[in-house]
Amino acid sequence: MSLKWSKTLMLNAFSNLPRRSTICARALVVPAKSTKQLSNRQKFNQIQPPPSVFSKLAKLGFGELRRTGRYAAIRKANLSKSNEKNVVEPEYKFPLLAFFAGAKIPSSIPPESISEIAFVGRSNVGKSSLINALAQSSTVRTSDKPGLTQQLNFYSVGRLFNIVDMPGYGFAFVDEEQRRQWRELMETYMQNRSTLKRLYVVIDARHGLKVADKEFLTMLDSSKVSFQLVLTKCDLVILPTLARRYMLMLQDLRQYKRAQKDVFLVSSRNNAGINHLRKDVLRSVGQLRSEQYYEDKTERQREKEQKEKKLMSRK
Ligand SMILES: Nc1nc2c(ncn2[C@@H]2O[C@H](COP(=O)(O)OP(=O)(O)OP(=O)(O)O)[C@@H](O)[C@H]2O)c(=O)[nH]1
Ligand SMILES: [Mg+2]
Repeated sequence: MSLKWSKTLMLNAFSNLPRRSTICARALVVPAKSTKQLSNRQKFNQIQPPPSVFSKLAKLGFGELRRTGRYAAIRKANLSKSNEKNVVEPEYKFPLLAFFAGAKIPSSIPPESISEIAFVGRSNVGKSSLINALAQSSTVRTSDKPGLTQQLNFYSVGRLFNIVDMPGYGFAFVDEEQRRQWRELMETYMQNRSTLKRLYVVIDARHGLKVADKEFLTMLDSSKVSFQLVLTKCDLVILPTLARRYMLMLQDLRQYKRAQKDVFLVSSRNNAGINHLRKDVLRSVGQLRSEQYYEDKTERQREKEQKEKKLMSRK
């Protein structure tokens, strides 16, 4: 298909946007007839994310669509003023992160104690950076070379709960024996840890689900381990591509029984979406108070600020 033709298709697609659309994976499916001879990239470019997806991305802090006529309908629908970044950050702040154990073999995994969450994903996808972003720390070591984290690293979060950083899967850079050992270590941990409250599978937003990811998710499904997908490095993807990637992930998720139904979108670089994920972590480990608490508190804070302003203006 020529570039010109695909552009025309997109134009038509956006001008016919539904008025009120939900984030539904089915919305992305282009009729079978038209997709017959299309490459994967062409199919991807034909995905038509509804305005609600762009609105969600804007709220998370990934920016808004450029002011061109093509996206007029989407901008019009994107009326929401609220922004995820406006949520009172200190409420969800994690206590200090401290490393307390590392396990290279199953027998050195520390005994179960308080609730835990764990991060897993392909090598170099950004697991360790994500933990640092969540905890606003630089405790966890990161690298631009794959394969830095080579054991299960246990971090205590103010003794409220633990975070576990795992080695990457895919393991193209290590030998077969090492690969087998890491797989055994990770599977033993994930399948037997009763204190593991949430397993976050981290995916690079530039690539989406790769073969190694699909194999890993299938293994989780057959081992009856629930998981939550997180798309990271979202700052490296332009907005329309990110919206399409999100839609495609929602569709892919439908084949896994143990997957949580939504996907988190984050960037450890600019912190977009991090607060949203922080809330999910706190909720999973039973450390998040009711929504009411935060709403009331925000309201009280606003009133206090207004009173202070009034007092200042009188002076
Ligand atoms: N732009 C951008 N870069 C990121 C982001 N997250 C991580 N990176 C970079 O990606 C590289 C890998 O990050 P790590 O956090 O070490 O990745 P990892 O998944 O822990 O890697 P292994 O421990 O080797 O499995 C580093 O150079 C990070 O700076 C992100 O959200 N945006
Ligand atoms: Mg790492």
